[in-house]
Amino acid sequence: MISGPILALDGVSKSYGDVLAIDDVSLNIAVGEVFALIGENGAGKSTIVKMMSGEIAPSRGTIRVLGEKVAFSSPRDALARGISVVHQHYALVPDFTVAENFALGTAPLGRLDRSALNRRIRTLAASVGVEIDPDALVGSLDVAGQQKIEILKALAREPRFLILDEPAAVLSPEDADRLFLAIERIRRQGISVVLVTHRLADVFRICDRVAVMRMGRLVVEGDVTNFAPEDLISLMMTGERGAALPSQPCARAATATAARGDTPVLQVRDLELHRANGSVAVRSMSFDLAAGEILAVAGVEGNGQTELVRSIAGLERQACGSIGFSALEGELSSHSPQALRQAGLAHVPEDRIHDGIVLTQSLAENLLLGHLHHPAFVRKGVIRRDSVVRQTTQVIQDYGIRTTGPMQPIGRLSGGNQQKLVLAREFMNDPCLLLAAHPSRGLDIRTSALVQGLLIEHRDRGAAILLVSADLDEIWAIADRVIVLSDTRMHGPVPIHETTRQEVGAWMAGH
Ligand SMILES: Nc1ncnc2c1ncn2[C@@H]1O[C@H](COP(=O)(O)OP(=O)(O)OP(=O)(O)O)[C@@H](O)[C@H]1O
Repeated sequence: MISGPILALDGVSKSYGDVLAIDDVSLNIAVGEVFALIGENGAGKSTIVKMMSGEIAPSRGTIRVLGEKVAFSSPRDALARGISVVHQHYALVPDFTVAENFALGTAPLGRLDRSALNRRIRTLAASVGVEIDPDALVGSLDVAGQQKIEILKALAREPRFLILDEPAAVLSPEDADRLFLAIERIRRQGISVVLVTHRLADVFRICDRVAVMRMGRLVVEGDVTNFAPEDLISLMMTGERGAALPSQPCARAATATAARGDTPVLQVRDLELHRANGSVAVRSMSFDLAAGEILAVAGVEGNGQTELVRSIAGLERQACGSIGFSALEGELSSHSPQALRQAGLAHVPEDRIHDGIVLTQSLAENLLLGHLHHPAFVRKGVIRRDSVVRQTTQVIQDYGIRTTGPMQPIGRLSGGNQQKLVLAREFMNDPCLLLAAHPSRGLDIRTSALVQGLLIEHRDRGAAILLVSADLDEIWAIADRVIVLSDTRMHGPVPIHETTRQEVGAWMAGH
């Protein structure tokens, strides 16, 4: 029987040059508990996780596993002590089967004993109450299926301690329910779980204890039952319980003023979209998007949302059908992405790291991306550095970006703070067509509200907005109509007030 914490941080700090990312944090995590780590963007959650999992070393302080002081020099060291992580970005090979992916990194080198491997996967899956087909191709699985493989891979390493980094953010409500049942079973096996999340509902639903981080410091740690949701919001935002909080924009109230146009800004007809591996993602999709409306595309990720947005952004070509953009003559795919941008299309991409930013460049340079034709920034082919820096400083202030300044490389910012800069850049210049793929994913509550308020504002000044989101709360808060992509089919479009979350949830689940 183990007494005392399985993992303890003792006065741990982490500096990056002059930036003190973590400041003297002490935490104890007990055996078999589910522990929530929460805080606003840039609060230090990922840095704590990276220290627990051996990715980085603390600058000061001690980490103990089962009372013994450890100094991890790599994730392999942490793994040897029973610490496993499931990251937000999965490292799976789409052309391999589930079993082959599972074998990568978990099976000994040499010939694969496929039937033994399949048995092992099924046994592990059954132990946490999930189903999985070991022979399925990973490329054919949706995001929930891929997450299952990552969790099973982590469990195959027989951890004592499992860290899940925002696991529910990408899931449909039904898949999130299944994930929470699996976590409950993992806990019953005596494994401790750390859950990093921005979703307070998940904290109250599944976690025993919670730690609130703010600006690199631990604000409070305690039993979840000691807190109400408003306490945690207040602690995350101000560091105090019961503080008067800034009021959130009331998204729906603005609907009545929406300047809805008659001619569609975007006209999609009989569209067929293929995935990178050639399989059909969506068959025969048609819809119009008017000025002054937000059309939400709901659905479990991997059902064609990525291909839809990339086709409209001019980044890939549809297999069949047509897309018309009212700002330009002819078929949209006959224009370059630059021409589309200049005509008023903006794009908040789903994959920020690949399509949204250049990690090694500064915030100012990243803000400039896509605005190189703008007279405020470039005159006679010369970049007006002062003006770019001034605008970036304003954006940092408006969006509350946690950074050392406009010249800091964006790769040094937390994920949520990088996303804020992308949003600011895409909202600049008042686009007439805005493609927003998961705009508030990874953002804290305050910034999600800010982003939703901005989407409403742009809709009300007449922008046409295509909002891809797996978050039904967000869709119900701001969208006018919704379509669901599931199993190569499109359901809707239907006005939000003519449907229910149950109906949309059922479509998402493929019913
Ligand atoms: N490599 C780095 N160099 C400099 N500063 C860094 C680096 N990595 C993180 N930081 C800083 O450390 C602080 C904490 O970042 P961290 O990623 O831990 O926040 P987070 O709570 O996980 O945020 P989010 O919710 O946005 O993911 C931020 O201010 C960030 O800018």
